[in-house]
Amino acid sequence: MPNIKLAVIYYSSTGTNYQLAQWAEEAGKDAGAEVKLLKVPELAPQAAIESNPAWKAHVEATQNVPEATSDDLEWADAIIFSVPTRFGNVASQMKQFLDTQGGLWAQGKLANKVVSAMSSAQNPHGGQEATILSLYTTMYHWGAIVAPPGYTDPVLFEAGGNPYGTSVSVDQDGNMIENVEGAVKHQAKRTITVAEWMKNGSR
Ligand SMILES: Cc1cc2nc3c(=O)[nH]c(=O)nc-3n(C[C@H](O)[C@H](O)[C@H](O)COP(=O)(O)O)c2cc1C
Repeated sequence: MPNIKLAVIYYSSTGTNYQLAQWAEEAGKDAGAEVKLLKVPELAPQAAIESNPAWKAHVEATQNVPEATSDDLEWADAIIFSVPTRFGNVASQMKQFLDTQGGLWAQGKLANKVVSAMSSAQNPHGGQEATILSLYTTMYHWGAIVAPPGYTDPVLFEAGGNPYGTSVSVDQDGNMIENVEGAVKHQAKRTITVAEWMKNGSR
């Protein structure tokens, strides 16, 4: 069984997607993968960050998390993205990261990566599905293999039942409303399994 290299790449202002990413990291390691947990670079002005105590605290708490680079994408067999919904779409910090991968794309180095995505929003129907699907559009252009959770495990039904990727809503204080830990872990394990199929199958 080849050792799968998993990059869990997230953006988070107030910690929700960091937590989702950490659960994916944990499940990836439990499944025997080599895992990197990486954040995309922050783009917001310092003044905006400082105007929100939760955002400022999160930036400080995660200052030692390494930033994702093109080399990490090239390294990875599988990639799990986690990103908050911004007006029903991918947060610009993640979009900027994706949009700076033209060099790798042109060399064909993003093709056949096994990918899966997660999201959060304030409202239960605040755009999580649209955000995940929007991110997957970029994946199709990469020639990546999208590995959605679908309804491949009963845990999905306990976590809001989003077949595109685990998603969660947060209350005014930033606490997650649904319990999605099991769904995240299932999604991470499944992503690694599909990556193993890809790696074995291409030998
Ligand atoms: C500019 C902006 C736009 C947002 N748009 C939406 C939205 O369309 N729907 C929604 O339910 N929540 C929206 N939110 C709330 C975020 O999705 C929520 O704070 C985020 O998912 C929390 O994730 P994080 O803790 O990882 O940053 C928005 C927040 C910001 C700052």
